[in-house]
Amino acid sequence: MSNHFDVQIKRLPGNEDIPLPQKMSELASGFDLYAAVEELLVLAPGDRALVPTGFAIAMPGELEAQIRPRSGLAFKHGITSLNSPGTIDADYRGEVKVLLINHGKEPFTVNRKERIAQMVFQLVPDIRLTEVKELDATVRGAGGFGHTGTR
Ligand SMILES: O=c1ccn([C@H]2C[C@H](O)[C@@H](COP(=O)(O)OP(=O)(O)OP(=O)(O)O)O2)c(=O)[nH]1
Ligand SMILES: [Mg+2]
Repeated sequence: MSNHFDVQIKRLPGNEDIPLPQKMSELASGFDLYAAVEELLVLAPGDRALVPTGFAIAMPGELEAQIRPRSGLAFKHGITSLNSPGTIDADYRGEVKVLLINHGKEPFTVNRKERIAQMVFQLVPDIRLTEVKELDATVRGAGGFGHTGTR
């Protein structure tokens, strides 16, 4: 690939055994993230937890990283990321964490080194907001929230 970005990643102390985020196939868009829980964490139905990943990153200013659920965990166990997609700001230097929630009917055990979510990098355009008194007119206007149909 011609265009690439260098992103620095730092393992946090005590996480030498945790694999770094990994693409599981050549063209995967996400890097899978591994749980850096002490040993295991049990999520009862309806419970949520901030799951550590054991690393921090520094990316170029034109990027952000999104934390997205793994569809397999969502489909098989009802496990997803509550704030999906989670936002990792380019200037964030703390540990990347995954806010998991159990929407399933059974308790779910997160084991150390288990893949719990994925991290997708995105370009963030440099947007400058300009305040105006009037916006330009469009056919849609203020219609929304299903106004084009009955559902
Ligand atoms: O799933 C997530 C979401 C956020 N963060 C970290 C990185 C991000 O840069 C920071 C702030 O996230 P966000 O802006 O979503 O949270 P906030 O509630 O607005 O907090 P803040 O006031 O710190 O921005 O928290 C994570 O590690 N995982
Ligand atoms: Mg914020």
